[in-house]
Amino acid sequence: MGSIAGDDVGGGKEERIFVSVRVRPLNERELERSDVSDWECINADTIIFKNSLPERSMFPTAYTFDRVFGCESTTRQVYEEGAKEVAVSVLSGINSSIFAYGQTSSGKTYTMNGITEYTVSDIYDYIQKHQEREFILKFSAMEIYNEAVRDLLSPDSAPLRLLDDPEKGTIVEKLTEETLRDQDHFRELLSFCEDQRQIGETSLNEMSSRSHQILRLAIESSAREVSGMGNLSTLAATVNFVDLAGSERASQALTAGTRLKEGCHINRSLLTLGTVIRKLSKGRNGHIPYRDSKLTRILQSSLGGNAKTAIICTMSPARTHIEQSRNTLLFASCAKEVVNNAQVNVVMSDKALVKHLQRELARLESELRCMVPTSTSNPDALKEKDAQIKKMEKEMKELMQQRDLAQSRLEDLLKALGDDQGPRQWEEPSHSYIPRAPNSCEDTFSTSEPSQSPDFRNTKFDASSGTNDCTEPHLQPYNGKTEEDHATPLYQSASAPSFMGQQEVSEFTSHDFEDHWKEVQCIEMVKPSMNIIKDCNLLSTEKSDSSLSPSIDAQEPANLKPKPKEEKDWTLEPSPISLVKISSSSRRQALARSRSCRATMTTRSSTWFHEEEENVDTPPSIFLKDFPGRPEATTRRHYSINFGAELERCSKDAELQTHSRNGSISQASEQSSEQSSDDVLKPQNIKTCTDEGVTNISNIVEGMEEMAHMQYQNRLADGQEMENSANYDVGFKVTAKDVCLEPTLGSSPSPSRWPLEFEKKQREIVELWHACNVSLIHRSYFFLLIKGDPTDSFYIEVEYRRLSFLRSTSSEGSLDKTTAADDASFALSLKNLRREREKLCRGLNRFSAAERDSLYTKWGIALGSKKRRVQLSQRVWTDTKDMEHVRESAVLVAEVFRFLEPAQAPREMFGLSFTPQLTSRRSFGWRNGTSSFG
Ligand SMILES: Nc1ncnc2c1ncn2[C@@H]1O[C@H](COP(=O)(O)OP(=O)(O)OP(=O)(O)O)[C@@H](O)[C@H]1O
Repeated sequence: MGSIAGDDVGGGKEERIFVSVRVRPLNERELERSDVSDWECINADTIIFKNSLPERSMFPTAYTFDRVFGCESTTRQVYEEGAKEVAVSVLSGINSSIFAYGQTSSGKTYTMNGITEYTVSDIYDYIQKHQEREFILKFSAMEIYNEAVRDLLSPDSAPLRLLDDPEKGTIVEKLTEETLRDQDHFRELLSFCEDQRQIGETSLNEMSSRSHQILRLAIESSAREVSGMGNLSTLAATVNFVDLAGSERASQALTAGTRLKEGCHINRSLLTLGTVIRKLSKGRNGHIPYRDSKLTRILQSSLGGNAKTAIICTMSPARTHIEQSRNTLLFASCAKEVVNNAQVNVVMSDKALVKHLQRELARLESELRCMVPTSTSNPDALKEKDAQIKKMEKEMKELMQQRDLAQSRLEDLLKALGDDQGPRQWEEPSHSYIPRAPNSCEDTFSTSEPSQSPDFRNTKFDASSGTNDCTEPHLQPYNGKTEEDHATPLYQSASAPSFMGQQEVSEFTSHDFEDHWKEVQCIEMVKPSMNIIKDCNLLSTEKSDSSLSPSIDAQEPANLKPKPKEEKDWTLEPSPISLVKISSSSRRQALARSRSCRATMTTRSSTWFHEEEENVDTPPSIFLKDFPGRPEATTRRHYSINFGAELERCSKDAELQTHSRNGSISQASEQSSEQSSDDVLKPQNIKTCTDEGVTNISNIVEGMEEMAHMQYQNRLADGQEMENSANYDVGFKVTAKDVCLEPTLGSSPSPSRWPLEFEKKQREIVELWHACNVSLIHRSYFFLLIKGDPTDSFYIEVEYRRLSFLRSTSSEGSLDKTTAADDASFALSLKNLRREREKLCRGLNRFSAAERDSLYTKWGIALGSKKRRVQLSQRVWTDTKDMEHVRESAVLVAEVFRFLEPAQAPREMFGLSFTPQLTSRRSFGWRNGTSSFG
């Protein structure tokens, strides 16, 4: 205490109410009745009760406060040490209040008058010393008498209302507020207030103040000149000088009548004040009853709120007032525990706000002027940023496309998952996945070239000497007619052999289809069907070296005339028989070879794409244009690929799985174990399998191999390889590029673009499948297996090129009309496709009636219509635009023909090895790694 706050704006911190006690001297009345003083201020902050009467021993004798003033202390001293710091904080924008609390005639008014005068005097001194700031002082005065608020600056004694303001708190409505001109003006007003205050005589005080008086001085200060942001603010605060009415009990004041009523009201406000102080002394927990009295309501901010507060408790030292003095000290003890949180009140006036906004606007305009030259002074930087923006926009667009694609796929997967888990369990394969190695049956397709293997074809039919007793449910599902089958006599006939050449096609009738199919079945039954499993397994597990050793020729049909080694090696590639072995090998060695192949493809893929940019001619065009000596049969084989053979193989699979479910698998195993590899490779087995035709996968591999070979021949023709022929003797690694299998994408698809490329290529492949009458099984298998993994790019590219080649050659043939064989081959593929749909129709019998009904509904086939199975079989794989239709078709075909789980199938089945070994200039074979076919 003792110094006026400077320019530094303080506040915002918690501090306790400053409590001091002032003991007045004994007055004349007290001296007249020989009253004694029992209180003594032993130091600046402690007051003790000197009397040691036994009945007073239970009370404390010492009280400590922030400051105690004895009877010798002057009001100036009380002000300086007990009120000044709080009072003048109003100059710093901090609200403050000075209370005088005590019983009547204890000296409250005497003390508060002095405090008020000194404060105002100091305030004006401060103003005088700080001419740089502009101060506005406004004075108001009120009293609370009988719980009514009166304006002491107004002669009208009408009570004033209290209002709640959201910003200012409780305000007194219509309270007069005088702006002080100077200190004399203040004194005049103060004098006026004294005249207005309710005064009455009590037994203790002839001039007793019968009300609570509040003198309020509001001070606003702001800098006279705007020199900075800090000076734009206006500090606004008020200081209250509160002279409370006497705190004594009415009875003790010996009052009656009017005085008694006053006492009740006075005590009400004082009682509330005591309650508020007591509650606040224990913390701000719970409800603080400010609103219980006008006094506490008006002075709420000074009691535990945004204000500094000092309470001067006055007391008489007389022994006769011991009770009131103790009560005063108890009140003071509670008050000193109350914590306020005074803050600096900064108000921005409209004028100051306008100035501030103008200044801020000028600053922003200045920054803008600085920024514009900076951004335009460096066009290169702008261009660079534009390029970055475009690049990022492009990347963002790609990412969004990928996101959309992924989302679409996710929806498809979810839909498929939902389908699988729902009542449509018919979509799920009813058998577990049995890894099935390619069997010899699949290898016979390529032997169907009549011009190349007439003997073999004859051998095949010679073997059809068995009976047709050996029916198998899946192969001959037409055991009983259903309503759906009334008009399907065609389905009773079996498939036409897929190995037929063009001449046979022209002669083949539907009856022949059935007959030949039965022949095939009988051939199979000559050796129990389990032998086929054994054949397949043995073939699949055989080492390629042994299976492809030259001795295999000895196991081929006897009518396949052995050839000289050199001749045999040469014919390994172009002759149908040789291709059978190659194809078989390519599948049998799927894992071993494909891994190496895959690794090669994977690591070289980008290189291929890159090199493709430099290679203008795509492989097919090069091949067609430059390859001079391609055998016609080989050419024909390209576009007469018999995909229908897969149907037979799958039918066999179904048969095998049926046996497996019937427990026959153990028998098969036993028989298999009893079989030697020689048995497996007996001619009749090969014949039987030859009847089955080659798989689509083998076709793929075969096609690629042919392309590779022809590319090689092309090089030979160009003499490019002649000089390096010696290298071929030791093994020549033909890369994908060597066989012109670079993707035709034109450029290496970036990982980010691959999903889009895949989808585009997939759609094109679907179109090509349709245009080329590709087997439904092949389509389904490929579609379900190749799902867009980046490593699938090779398979996608191979398939696309193969199909493109097929379509282009077919188109050429039809346009030139040079060969009737072209038309016949096309007709054959169409017929095979039709036969495949017939098989599919019969295969639908594997479903229960309810499942079929569900299928019909799903495929939009009226349940009441006829030939529903026919309708369904004719409907699948017909819409090449709707990928959902394509997917559903693939799933249905896979289910009917009981594919192995595509997801678990090795993708390498669509791969091939580009490892030919040229044993001589005239012959070369394909090898997997170090395994030679030659
Ligand atoms: N410290 C003091 N020194 C000398 N005289 C004092 C002192 N305090 C009070 N007095 C005298 O005591 C008398 C009563 O004082 P005062 O009116 O201030 O008491 P009060 O507490 O305001 O009483 P009430 O509540 O009845 O108004 C006055 O005549 C005053 O001059």
